[in-house]
Amino acid sequence: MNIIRTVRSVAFSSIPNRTLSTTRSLSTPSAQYTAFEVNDKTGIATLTLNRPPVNSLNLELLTEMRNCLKDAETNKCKGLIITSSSNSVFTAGLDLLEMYQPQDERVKSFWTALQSMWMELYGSKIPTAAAINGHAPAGGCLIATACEYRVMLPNFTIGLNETLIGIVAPKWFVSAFLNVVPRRVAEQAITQGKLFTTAEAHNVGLVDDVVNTKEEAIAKCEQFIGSFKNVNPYARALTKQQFRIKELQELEQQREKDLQIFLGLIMQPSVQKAMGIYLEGLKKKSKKQ
Ligand SMILES: CC/C=C\C/C=C\C/C=C\CCC/C=C/C(=O)SCCNC(=O)CCNC(=O)[C@H](O)C(C)(C)COP(=O)(O)OP(=O)(O)OC[C@H]1O[C@@H](n2cnc3c(N)ncnc32)[C@H](O)[C@@H]1OP(=O)(O)O
Repeated sequence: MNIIRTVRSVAFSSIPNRTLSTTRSLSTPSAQYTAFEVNDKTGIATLTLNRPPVNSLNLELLTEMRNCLKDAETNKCKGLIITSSSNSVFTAGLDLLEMYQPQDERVKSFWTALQSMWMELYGSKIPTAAAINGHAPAGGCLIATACEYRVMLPNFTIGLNETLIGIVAPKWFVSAFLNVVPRRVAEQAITQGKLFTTAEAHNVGLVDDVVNTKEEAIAKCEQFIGSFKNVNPYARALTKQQFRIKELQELEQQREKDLQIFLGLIMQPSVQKAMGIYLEGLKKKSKKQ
């Protein structure tokens, strides 16, 4: 069996120490917002998002995620699980502060990093699974739908709510959503900006399973990844690619255009205004709690 040695991690207090003695995690100074561990026994990698309070996806987190995804694949991990160190938020999606009154160069790097991370995850050769242990709006849902399997804890929400913020879910956000949800359900939900409760998400197939604890969620993901143990990894990867190549090629060929559309949209004064109001609302709500 492959024993994986190259791992990235950060030591942070919000994640309880794993009792699993076979889990290897090394500290690297560059990992600020993620922990990346590989179980030497199963060969399964776990990428834990850790950017309190809500794991909003900024340039640095997206870059770290991509590096972890690459490491998992380069080291031929048996599979990859994505989860969160928070008890209530998987990820709150894209960091709105990256898009609100942005700096020119940074916002370009930010969107490019999102494209790269998504292509790495969506096109990953190894089995991927999301243990959704909290809310997963917008970009959170994007990460979940890029994985091959999703398990969620009860009483949280997931969906593409962009229209409610006055922005548009890009085509590649929508196409990944369409892989798991029937077209009519998807069109209605995304135009409404609907956030599904866990139970609703399970009902429409947006998540595959619902369990009560994070440990159970991780175990379910491991089970999913384990289901490929008798399958040739090369044959599996090429077969997966057949299902996903179209979206990947489309984005790869249109990266610059996609970036320009993104910039053109978010820089519109009406969009900036809507985002400002939305952020203000979030801050007011947060202060009340
Ligand atoms: C024709 C056009 C074609 C193509 C289109 C091309 C381009 C389109 C252009 C743009 C596309 C952009 C796509 C965008 C995707 C996104 O992901 S946008 C982000 C969407 N996310 C949300 O709406 C979630 C917002 N957050 C929440 O609902 C809640 O925070 C929560 C349910 C996730 C968690 O709730 P709580 O635990 O109660 O936490 P608080 O709400 O109190 O938040 C704490 C703290 O965090 C700040 N915050 C929350 N979310 C974000 C965020 N996404 N970004 C930045 N900051 C966030 C919140 O303001 C609080 O801050 P403080 O008050 O503590 O400072």
